[in-house]
Amino acid sequence: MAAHAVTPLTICRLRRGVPLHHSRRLLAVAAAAPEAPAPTPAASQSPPSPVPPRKVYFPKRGETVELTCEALAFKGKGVCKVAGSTFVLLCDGALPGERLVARVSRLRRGAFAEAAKLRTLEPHHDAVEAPCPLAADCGGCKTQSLAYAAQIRHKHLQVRDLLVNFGKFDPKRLESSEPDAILKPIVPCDEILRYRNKMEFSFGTKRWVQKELKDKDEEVEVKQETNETDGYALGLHAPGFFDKVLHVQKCFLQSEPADKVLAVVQETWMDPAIGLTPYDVHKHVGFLKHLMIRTGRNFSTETPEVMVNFVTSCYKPDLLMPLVDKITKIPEVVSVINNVNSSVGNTSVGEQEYTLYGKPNITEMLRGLTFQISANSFFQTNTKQADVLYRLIEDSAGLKGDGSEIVLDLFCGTGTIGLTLARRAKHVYGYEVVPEAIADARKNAKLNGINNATFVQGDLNKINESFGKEFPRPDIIISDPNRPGMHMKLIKWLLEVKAPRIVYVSCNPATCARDLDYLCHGVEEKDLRGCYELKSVIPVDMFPHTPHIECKLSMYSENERTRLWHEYHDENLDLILFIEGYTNDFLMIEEPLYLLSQHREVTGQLI
Ligand SMILES: C[S@@+](CC[C@H](N)C(=O)[O-])C[C@H]1O[C@@H](n2cnc3c(N)ncnc32)[C@H](O)[C@@H]1O
Repeated sequence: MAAHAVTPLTICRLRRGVPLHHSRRLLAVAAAAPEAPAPTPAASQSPPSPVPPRKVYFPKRGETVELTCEALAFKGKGVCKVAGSTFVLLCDGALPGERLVARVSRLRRGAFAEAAKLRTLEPHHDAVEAPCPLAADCGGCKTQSLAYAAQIRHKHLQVRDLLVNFGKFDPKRLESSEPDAILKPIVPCDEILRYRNKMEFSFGTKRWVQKELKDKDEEVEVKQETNETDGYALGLHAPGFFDKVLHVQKCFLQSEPADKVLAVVQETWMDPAIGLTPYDVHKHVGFLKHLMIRTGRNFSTETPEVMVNFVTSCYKPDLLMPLVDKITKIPEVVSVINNVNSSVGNTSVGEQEYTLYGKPNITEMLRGLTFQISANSFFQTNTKQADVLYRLIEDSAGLKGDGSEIVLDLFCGTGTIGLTLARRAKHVYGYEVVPEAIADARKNAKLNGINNATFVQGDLNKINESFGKEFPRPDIIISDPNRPGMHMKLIKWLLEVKAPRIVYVSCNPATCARDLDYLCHGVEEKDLRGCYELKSVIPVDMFPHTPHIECKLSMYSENERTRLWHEYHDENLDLILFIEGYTNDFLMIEEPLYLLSQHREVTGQLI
């Protein structure tokens, strides 16, 4: 058959682009190209163009400008432009469709600029009233005043743009209307408030309040800068400040019982009779550093259970007792922990951990398994949506279920993904750098009676030639790195091992698009050839009202793609010949794949 001449390999080769050098790629992160220089006199004598000339504009630092926001970029900053110009100014707090006045705060190598929003002239499209009165000032929920449908539309667009500009994937292939289009619709979150199972608040010596200032130029009230006032605070860090804390009485992202805990702590901790002091990050004096509240579910009753973790600069449990007495009256509180962190650093992980009340752990359930959560162990922050994400991962892993396949779970954390797959695999090998997470993963395996999983502590940025010798060749690799994505050493190993399937879970679509480019198109400057084909990308909204975007991607190695094609072709030859005769056209490689996806949809069978 003529179509046989077109193999998945050739299709993949045809699509391959020339990778940009890494540093050029990074320069392009959030910026549009600077505008062309002003036309020379010779150029202005050329025949008039039907397209109106673009205004040449380069901003000056400190200048006040009128902007229109067109889209959302990395970290939720608005992509803004001056009317008639293409120069990009990134502006925190600007939302698509909004017209605003902003002050240019920073020029970035002449390629783009950053601007601080002063005031809105015309509100953005899809405006809604933010449920939280602090939304405009708190760095946590940047997009609460944007309708949820618009939030996810912009996240989807951001993923698309990064895949095209960084990943160098063909936009037509990404977005085709065929069922095998690579980029699938974003999966929204059903619960857009109270979805977080963990919040960390900070104690501070200076309460941060927004200050309404006069814009001297235009004599109107603007929110321009912020100011410190005396007064202790417990809440979230003001955006961009490690030493200023926005006082928070309730937070719509955490569970109701967690909000009850926050309210009780707020009522109590500043009482001078108790003698508690917040830690001063400049003078390095004071006692209370952070308040972490985690919500799980009891594995037998499935009712909420709450862990409260006080991070303090030294161990003085008596000082905490008035707080402990009050919060333990809340029925959901089953664990109170004290992490002691005497270092000047401001992290919440203590050198010592003490249980002041109840159990040292709480539990949570995911995909039918029970997980133990300690004060500092990593656990997916949105449990319900993690369940949705893990189901998608299971679908993509496509385990046959006959217990014959090897799964490698890279960046496994406490082993949650690997353990949910272990039930259908021969063996799961998990790799993770944090020793405590590995200890939790082993405990979690035991707790769920899983004994075909091995968890190994190791730094995946520092792998050497021996990596891969301690486990059999994997059939499925899961990779779930944190924001920086995968190190080149790991990319190189993945290109050598040519695993049949990779499921990449990413919390940063920019580094993810870069890694996909390497894996699918190769790394020219390192003379590495790409050997995977991107099959699907599903953005999953795990964090409504925030700029964070999670994606689940699946890739096939070229060999696997060819094997699947032949397997499907052989099994469905009758159907293929029938359709070929019917359409009177020979089938290109895409058609059998289209049939394959249809077949999968009809039968639900994973091939
Ligand atoms: C996004 S989390 C994923 C955790 C886990 N897959 C899950 O779903 O719960 C990324 C994990 O990678 C780990 N990690 C970060 N850098 C690493 C490195 N260089 N080597 C190994 N693990 C690393 C982190 O400690 C963290 O547990």
